[in-house]
Order: sequence, then structure tokens, then C-alpha cells
Amino acid sequence: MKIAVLTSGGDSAGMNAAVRAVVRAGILRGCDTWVVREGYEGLVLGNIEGPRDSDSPPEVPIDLSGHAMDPVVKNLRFGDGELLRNGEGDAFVTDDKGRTLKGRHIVHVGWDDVKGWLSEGGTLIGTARSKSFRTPEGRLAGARSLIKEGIDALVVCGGDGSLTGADKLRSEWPSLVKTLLETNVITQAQASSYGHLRIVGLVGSIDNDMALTDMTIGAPTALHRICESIDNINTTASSHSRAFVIEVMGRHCGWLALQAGVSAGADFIFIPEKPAAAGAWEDEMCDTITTHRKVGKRKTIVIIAEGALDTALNPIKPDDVKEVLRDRLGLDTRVTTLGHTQRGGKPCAYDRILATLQGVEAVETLLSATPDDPSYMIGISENKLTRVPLVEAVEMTQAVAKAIESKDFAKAMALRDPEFAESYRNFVVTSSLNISNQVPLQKRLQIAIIHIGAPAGGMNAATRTAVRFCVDRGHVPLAIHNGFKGLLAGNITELSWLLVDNWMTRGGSELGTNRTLPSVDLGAVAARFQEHKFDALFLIGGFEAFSSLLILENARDLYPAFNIPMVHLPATISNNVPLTDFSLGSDTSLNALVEACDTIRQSASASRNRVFVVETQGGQCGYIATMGALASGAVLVYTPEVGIDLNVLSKDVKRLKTRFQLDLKGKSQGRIVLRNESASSVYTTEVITQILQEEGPPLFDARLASLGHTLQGGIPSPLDRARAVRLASKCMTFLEDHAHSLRSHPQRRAPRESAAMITIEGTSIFMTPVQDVVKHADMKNRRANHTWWEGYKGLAEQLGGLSFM
Ligand SMILES: Nc1ncnc2c1ncn2[C@@H]1O[C@H](COP(=O)(O)OP(=O)(O)OP(=O)(O)O)[C@@H](O)[C@H]1O
Ligand SMILES: O=P(O)(O)OC[C@H]1O[C@](O)(CO)[C@@H](O)[C@@H]1O
Ligand SMILES: [Mg+2]
Repeated sequence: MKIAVLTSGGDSAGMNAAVRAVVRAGILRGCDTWVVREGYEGLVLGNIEGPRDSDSPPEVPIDLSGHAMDPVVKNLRFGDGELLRNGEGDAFVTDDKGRTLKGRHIVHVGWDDVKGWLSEGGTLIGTARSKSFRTPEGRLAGARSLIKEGIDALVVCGGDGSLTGADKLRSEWPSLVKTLLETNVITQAQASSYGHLRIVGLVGSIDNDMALTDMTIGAPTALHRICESIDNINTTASSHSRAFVIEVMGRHCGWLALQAGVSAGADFIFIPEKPAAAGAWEDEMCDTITTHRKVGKRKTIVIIAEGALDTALNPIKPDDVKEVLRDRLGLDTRVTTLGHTQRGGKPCAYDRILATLQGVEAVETLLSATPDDPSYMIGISENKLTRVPLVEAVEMTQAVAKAIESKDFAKAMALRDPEFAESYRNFVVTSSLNISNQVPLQKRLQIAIIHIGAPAGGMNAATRTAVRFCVDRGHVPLAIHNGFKGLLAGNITELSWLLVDNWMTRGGSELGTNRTLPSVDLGAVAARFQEHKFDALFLIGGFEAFSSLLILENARDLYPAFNIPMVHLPATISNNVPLTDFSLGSDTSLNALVEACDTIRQSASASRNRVFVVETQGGQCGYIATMGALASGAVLVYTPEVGIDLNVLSKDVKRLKTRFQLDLKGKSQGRIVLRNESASSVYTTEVITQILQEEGPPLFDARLASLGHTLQGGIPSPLDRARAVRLASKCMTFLEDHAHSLRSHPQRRAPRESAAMITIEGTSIFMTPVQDVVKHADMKNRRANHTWWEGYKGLAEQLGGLSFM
């Protein structure tokens, strides 16, 4: 099968990763792979007729013995990848030896043509907003180009518009083929061979505006760019006690503005799905901000989506908001439009992984497609890839715009993914300071918050959420400083709304954290619970927090003080807590790893012929190493779950040698091997590096880099912050509900369900009793019995290109 991939609409970070994945997965599955330059415009323009240099066979590598049938070897490179990467495709070439892509929009690419693309921002194959493709003539020309080049299947990576175009092409295809046949543009044989177009959509857009998927490729990276900017603005805003109105992208969708509001801790937001009340938003905004200023807040951050409206559908622009803040509140106010900085830069770890997994899935979808199947869009629901009929996704997306146009805002909100409305509610609770939601005095609780284990990004954001929730409901948030040691020392204080204001952006643990378990002195721990009148306990941490909760639940018969609701929010960079797909901090950590590996790869590539063995943390859990390999393009990954033996090592050395032999002479790229710190007690990172150093020359040499505690990351990633807000809010509701039911039905022993862990499993979030979590835990190795990412070690290595050698 000949598969072509194009990118269309506004560019988004991760599009290159998607193209790389489609190309490499296609090759691994025995397909020929092509890219279409400049989106649909490239299809319309097609390729110039006559001789061209794109189909020249792959340059023959020096040693093919034993590997001639390897699909990677057969499709090693066609020579145009460098041109695309360097932006030289359209260069004016004077001598006849030079390559050019001028006049060629549909280009054959091989394995090495997409090397290094994983980490590149934007889209190297170009994108466009093609006017001509919107016309029937344009689509006819597009169909002609595809058939002329013999393309059987098309992957379109773009936003809602691009996928609407893809759906149109799909539905019109039979009539387009008929017209081309009738006008003798194609032969009967071509019409029969290409009677059915296999097409699949990948959603690439920073807007996250496509229905039936939780996330679009590029939206998380744009959120990174926005949060970085707002984090920077925060400090200057605070210094001058100013207000900032920050405009973010999103013509018809408020996802970026909403998530930025949640993750950056803004005071007020404007989004199209929840338009501000016409004629009343000025009062509402001023009241909210005045309340914040009255308790002593020195800065004001208002985020406004590009497409913000009021309920009468009048656009609201940053200058309108600025005027109100200046004239009515007397605030020294500045407007910052983030513009295209949001679309720029390298993809974050999540986008690299999402694009890679969805690219692979797109190829599988094309291979299994029959003429009776609908065309699919590859989506994601929480942590599960989905195949959704393209036509349904397009219709539902258009329904949002229609709902807004007809002022049915509740419907618009409901048509976005389920998390959208929840995020909005969470934004309101965590940003505002209002007492109208407070519960009656007799229902108010003293809720203790404790951090346990190693620091992880998002711990402080979760704590801030808990505190803001308490303030909103009238509960008292009590911080236990320095874990159970601190509790025993009586290190407990009340937290306030203002104190936690800047905690969204803070890494580490503001409360202080350590690995001491309550078993250090259970009786004394119970006494402290009683003394400080805890009504509920919120534990934030990793495996130790899970163990602590288990210890407390097991001791409920002995110590009545533990008969309060208790909930654990997993937070650890290792992501080794059983049952949950993601712990807080794991995304921050992957981003730290990806950044470090990009830098290391740069050094390795510059030195030519170099392998870096990079050691990751993760304890007995290979999550960071495995997902880090997918996100950084490592060629090998060693995990504690699989282990290392001599056979594996010797095979890997051979594979690396073969791969280096296949590189263009003098242009060898650097390669990365990731090794989890506990993958083997004998074959340590040092030993593996020494083996490669001994065996590699003259083909390659080897160096070691240990990432250590840098993997805890600095500033938490926006995804960890947003997850912290979402999960911590649910935890607080859980504590409140169980505390109230325990108060109304006092029992000697609290029910086991009242000591739970919040878990993300596939498409759902659960409150799982800690006693049930135990069944899924390997307590000795401090990890889960089974994980969702196990198979990705093999996938990372396949996409790295060594597995078939
Ligand atoms: N209704 C349509 N019929 C045919 N082609 C379309 C249609 N809508 C969009 N397209 C094609 O898709 C291209 C990209 O669409 P659009 O500019 O809306 O961006 P997008 O894919 O939504 O991405 P983003 O919103 O992230 O920039 C258009 O320029 C056009 O070529
Ligand atoms: O880069 P352009 O073509 O000006 O488009 C800007 C638009 O593209 C997007 O970035 C993506 O759709 C929108 O958020 C924004 O309104
Ligand atoms: Mg769009």
C-alpha cells in the first residue's frame, strides 16, 4: 500500500512527530510512504510531469548482508528528508546535480528522511489554508494527483477545517473518480484500482476544538507556551501591582483560555462557550477582582480567548476589558497578545507521545479499512486511543459553532468534551473568593493536607486547589508540614486563600515532604489526629502515600481517630502507583527528560558516531524510561520490568553496529539509549557504557549521562497543574461527602470505601478503596502488577529502528 500524509490548517507542535510515526509505522508494515507538501494545496498542485529525482532508489548502504529484506533497509532514505528539515526544498538549484522539491508536492520518503523530526516544532512538510481545495475543481485536481502518483491511502493531520475537507473528499471520491474517467484524465484500470479512497484523520490543532476527542495534537504544547508566558507576566505584574489582560488564541474555542486560566491561576477568563453576560460582565469582573484585591492580592490576570463573546454575541476584545479595569477599578493595566508564540517551539512530551501513538494507529486503521468502513478520525478519550467516524466528529464540531450562533450556550458547553464544563466549574471554585457556597456551620470540616514521599510537580497545585475548595465551602484547610515526622512534631498550620495563590507554578513541595510512614509511631499519629480535630485527611504523594493510607485504614479498629474519610492523590514522577494510569508529576518529569535528551542528542549528533547511555530515575518502575524513549526517539530502553542479560546486550551491540553502518558516511546522527536506574544491578549504566565504548569503535563511541533528580522538573507542566486541579477537586468532594455521611450515620469503624485512592483508568476516573488497590500492587517492587504502557518499550524500539536488524 502507498500511504501519503499531509498536514493542513494552522501548524501545531507534534505534527512532525505524527508524520514520522506514519512514515515509520507504514514502512514497518510493508508500505511505501509519501508526504504531501503544503497541505491540500500540494494535492491540488500535484507533481510536475516528466523526469524527476524523487523516485531514485535508496542509496545503497554499505553492508546489506542478511538485512536486504528488512523493511527499514529497503526504505532507508530517498534523499529529500534533509531538504525538508533544512527548509531547502524550494531552493533555486542551478547545477543539475542539486536536488530540489520545486514542482514536486507529493514526495517519496523513507526511514531516515524523517530522522530527528520528533523534536521539531511546526510542520516540516509545510501547511496551508488552501482556498482552491474548498472548490469542487480543486478537489478534483487533488483526486487526480493522488491517483496519478498511485497513492492508495491518505492521512490528514489538521484541525476541524482540515478534517471537514477530508470528509468532503471522502464523500465525493466516487464522483471525482467518475469525472476523471469520463474526461480521460485517468484510465479505466486506474479508476478500478483507486475506486475507494482510504482516508484517516489525525487531529492536529492548537485549538483543541474537535469534537469526540479529548485532545488535539499541539494543544498541550500551546498551553505550555501560554503558561510560560503567564508565569513570566506574573512576576512583573506582582512587582508593579498591575493588571494584565492576556489574549490567547482560539477563534471559536475557549479550551486554551480555560486551561490557561486553570493552570496559571488567573482571576477571570472570557471564553466563547460561556459568554459573559451582556451588559453585566463588567460588574461581575470588577466584583471578583475587587474581592481579590481586598484580601491583599497584588496582581490581576485576566485571560481572554481570541473568539470571546458576550451573551448577545458581541465580541469582547482585550482593550474593552482593559478600559473597564482602568476606568472602574483604577488598575494600572496592560494588554499582552501572545499571538503566534503560542503555535511555536518544540513539542512537549505529551504531544510527541500522542502524535506518535496516533500516527501508528492511523496506519493500522488504513491497513484494516474495507470499502464498507466509514473513514475514521483517531481520537483519545482520557488515556485510550479511539477510532471515531470522521463524519460524526465533523458534524458534532459544527454543532458547537451552531449552538453558539443560536445562543444555546449550555448546549455548546455540553458538546465539548465532558472535562470542559468540569474544568470551568473548577476554575470558578479555585479562582474566586466567594462565600455564597459555604456549608452551614455544623457541616464545616477541618481538612488536613499532607505531602508524602519525594517531591513531584503538581503537589502544590493540588494543595492550592484543596485550600481554595475549603475556603469556598467554609472548611478549614490545615497543612501538615514535613510529612508524618512534622505531624508528630506538631507542625500544623492553617492555610489561607492568598497564601497559596502562587502555588500553581511552584515545583517541589511547599509543605515539605519525606518518606516516613505513620507506622513510625501509630499511637502518637492518632493522638495528633485527635488533638488537632482532623475531620478528613488528604494525602498527596507516591507509593509511600499509598502505603501510609493502607496503614491508617488497617489501624482503624485500634485507633478511632483514623475513622475519618481519607483520600490519596497519587503524585510521583515514577508513576509507579498501582491502578492509576497517571500520577501527578509524571508529565513534568517526562518533559524534563525530553528536554535533557534533546540537548544530549544535539551533542551526540555534533560529535557524530556517538551513543549516549542516559540513566533515568523511576525506582523499580520503567514508566519514565519507556515513555521517555517514545518521546525522545531513543533507540533502546532498559527497564526493571524486563531486565537486562548478556544475550540482550550482545544483540543490542550488534544492532547498533549495523545501524551505524547504514548511516551516510560522515553524517551519522547521535543515538540515545535510556536505562532506568534499577534495570539491573550488574549491568549498570557505567557497565553498559563501557561495553559500548569497547565494542563500538570505529563505528561509534559511547558516553554516559545520568539525569538523577533533575527529572523532578522545575516548574510543573500545565498538564500536571490541570490534572492536579481536576483530581484534587474530586478528592475534596469525596472527603466532604464521606465526612457528612459519617456524621449523619456514626459508626465505630468507618467503611472501607471512605479510605480511597483517586485513579485514572482508561477513560474513567474512580475512587478506589485503598484495600482494593492492594490487589493490584507488587508491594515488594513498589509498583503495579500490570501497566498500560508495557507494550510501548517494544514500540519505542521499533520506531527507533533497531528492532528489525
Ligand atoms: N468545508 C470545507 N471543504 C473543503 N475544504 C475545507 C473545508 N474546510 C476547510 N477545508 C480545507 O482545510 C484547510 C484548513 O482549514 P482551517 O483553515 O479551518 O484550519 P483547521 O484545519 O481547522 O486548523 P486550525 O484551526 O488549527 O488552524 C482549509 O484551508 C481548506 O483547504
Ligand atoms: O496563523 P493564522 O492563519 O493567522 O491563524 C490564526 C488562527 O489559527 C489558530 O491558531 C488555529 O486555528 C487559531 O487559534 C487562530 O485564530
Ligand atoms: Mg480550526
